[in-house]
Amino acid sequence: MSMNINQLFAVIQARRSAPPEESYTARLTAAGEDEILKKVGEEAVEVILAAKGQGQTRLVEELADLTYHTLVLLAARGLTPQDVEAELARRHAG
Ligand SMILES: N=c1c2ncn([C@@H]3O[C@H](COP(=O)(O)OP(=O)(O)OP(=O)(O)O)[C@@H](O)[C@H]3O)c2ncn1[C@@H]1O[C@H](COP(=O)(O)O)[C@@H](O)[C@H]1O
Repeated sequence: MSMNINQLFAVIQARRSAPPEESYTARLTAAGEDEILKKVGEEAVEVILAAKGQGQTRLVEELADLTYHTLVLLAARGLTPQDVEAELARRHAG
């Protein structure tokens, strides 16, 4: 089964309003933006720790955690992955 960033973002959007006991995304969204930011910070630190000696598999796992939490933050702010893509395109053109 494949899952790219846009597909995951669509699932996150759909799960934001699900019952919190059934969905981590709904639980984190209900906890508020500060909790989301806390998770982004924790996962960023875990990426660094993984890169500094825990191996490629662990690094990929932690990057996936960070990616997921970054997408939850985008959704909470009313943004989308396309907003980030547009900024990357602007830089590339510039
Ligand atoms: N990709 C992810 C994903 N990555 C990480 N996580 C969750 O992020 C949390 C990571 O935090 P920790 O490692 O600190 O573990 P924790 O102690 O359980 O976390 P906290 O209670 O402290 O927040 C774990 O609970 C993971 O399950 C994710 N939760 C959901 N998804 C995907 O999001 C979609 C919607 O999922 P639900 O919202 O659960 O339906 C599905 O496609 C899921 O596969």
